[in-house]
Amino acid sequence: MQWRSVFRGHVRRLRRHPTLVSRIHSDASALPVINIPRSSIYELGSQKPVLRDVSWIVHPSESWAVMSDGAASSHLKPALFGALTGTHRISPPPPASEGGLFPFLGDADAHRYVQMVRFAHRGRASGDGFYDFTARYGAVREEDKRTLRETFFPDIARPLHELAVPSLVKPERDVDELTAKDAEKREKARRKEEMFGLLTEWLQLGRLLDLPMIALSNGQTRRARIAQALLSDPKLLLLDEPLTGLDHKSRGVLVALLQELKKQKSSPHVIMGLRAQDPIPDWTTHVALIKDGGEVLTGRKEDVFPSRFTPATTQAPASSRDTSSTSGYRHRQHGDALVDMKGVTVQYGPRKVLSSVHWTIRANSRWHLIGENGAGKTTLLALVTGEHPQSYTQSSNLRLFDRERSRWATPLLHRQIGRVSPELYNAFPRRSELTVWDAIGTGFDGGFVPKGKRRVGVAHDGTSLAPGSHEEEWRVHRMHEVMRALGPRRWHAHPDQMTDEKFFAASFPALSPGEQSMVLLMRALVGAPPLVLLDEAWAGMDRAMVEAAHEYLRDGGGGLTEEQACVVVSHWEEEVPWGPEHGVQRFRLDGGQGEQIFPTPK
Ligand SMILES: Nc1ncnc2c1ncn2[C@@H]1O[C@H](COP(=O)(O)OP(=O)(O)OP(=O)(O)O)[C@@H](O)[C@H]1O
Repeated sequence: MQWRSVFRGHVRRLRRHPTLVSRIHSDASALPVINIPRSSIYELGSQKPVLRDVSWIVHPSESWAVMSDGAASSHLKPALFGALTGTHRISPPPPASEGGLFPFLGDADAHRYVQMVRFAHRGRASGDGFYDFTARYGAVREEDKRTLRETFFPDIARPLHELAVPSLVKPERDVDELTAKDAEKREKARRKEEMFGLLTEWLQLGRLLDLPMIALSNGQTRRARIAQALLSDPKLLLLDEPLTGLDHKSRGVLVALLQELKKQKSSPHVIMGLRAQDPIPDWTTHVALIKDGGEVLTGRKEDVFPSRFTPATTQAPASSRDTSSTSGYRHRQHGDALVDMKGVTVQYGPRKVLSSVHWTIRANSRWHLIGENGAGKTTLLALVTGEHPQSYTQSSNLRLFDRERSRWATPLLHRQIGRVSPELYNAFPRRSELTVWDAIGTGFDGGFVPKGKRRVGVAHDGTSLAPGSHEEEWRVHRMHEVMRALGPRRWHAHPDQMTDEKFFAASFPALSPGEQSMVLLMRALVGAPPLVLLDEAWAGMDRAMVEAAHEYLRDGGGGLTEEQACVVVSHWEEEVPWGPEHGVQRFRLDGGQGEQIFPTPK
């Protein structure tokens, strides 16, 4: 595998590093990392347990993953992590006589040494209103100028200022003590710098350090957060879904890095949260599997998943579908060009992110857009949605729905495009009164504010829809149609309790991340727009949700029609709804260049 050679050198360097090896805590404490002998877990202030009779003891030599089994149980994974981070109550509490919840910490402060980093969504939005996620494409505003280095690593790579000149009036013993403390501090800073160097090299952050944070791609930001978390020197690091949004190579590098740290018995002890459909790294020894209903199975992975651990399924992520093969390829009859790029370029100063890209997206085409983190996929799609200011300067090279880009008012363009992206997920308003119906209904206008008496938007010219008009009835019909295909009856653990009507009335911000993703997918599809752009649409979704979405997006699933084109961006082959048998095509961005790599059938 290609990434193996990337990190082989890093592994050698890590092993050669005496300072890093020396910072590694000895295995002297064979005390458990986590000790929950048998307790239930509650939301704070609630008397009803979320998780029942949890027995979870983690020993230092083990590597654990936390997974949820079904649709509703994705709600429950945060509860298990919450028990460790103090957002949930454990009752009865782990006995103090056994060292409490984290026996290996002894008297050390759990708030300081137990850290949680979630990756399912970036959560950049502040407050409950909409924030402008397109800011990163334009001139960077003063408040967004903070670089990655300033934001995440402010105290590293700064000169060490402390002077080793003790005061002459100090008694000798104090001087010795001061010097020893000083030396310790310097040694700590030096080790942190070394670790910083290794992590930035390993996670390929070096050339990003002085870019504004806002300019980083999703995957780049996630890699930076992992480095930041490791550098903050926790003793127990909880990484929830760290592989989501990382490209294939970065996933391999991260899994190898964590394995290497584990082998070195280096701090911190890492526990990963994985989605049910994620591959389990080879070196994971144990799994806490959360079942619908709140039961938690804990044990060796082979015991928890007896059928899953055949040799073939323990391998690193592999494509379930061989898209390089043309056998069984279906030739789709494509329609008119909806998007026609003839040499589009995007440049920030001297830095060319896209360099003369040619790509035509026709009606009835199904695309998988690929490229490493930072390759320019989001940027390319922002040209298509008109959100990238450089889409204007590229207007003569960029025809959208048969007009030059500059001849489209951006809000009108948005009515032609249904889309989902991590940026949109984070930016979507989350006022408590916003219902699921409201959120989906904004899809007809492509906006973010519910409009119209029946909350299914307004007419194309901005006027209200005539009550009972064909258009209004069609929109209401579509609301129910997408809900039938993609709503709770398809993925909820208790569909009898969560009916479509109940779900429509639910508060959007109160939903789990996976449910919110599902609602935003419905929003993208409800208006049956000619072009559908699904950028990492499945983040946070359970297997049942992903399956329902895939079925809908395939021919015959009742979702996409021959008039529509759809582009999926995902780093996971398994997440693409179509295989060659459905006539999927691939477009790859690499080094600013675009190429169609799936063979066009003769
Ligand atoms: N204002 C800017 N100045 C310099 N570089 C920028 C700026 N904005 C974006 N970039 C760079 O453009 C590149 C493309 O980013 P983009 O978000 O399109 O990548 P991506 O392919 O979607 O990545 P990912 O898979 O991680 O989501 C990145 O390397 C990013 O750092």
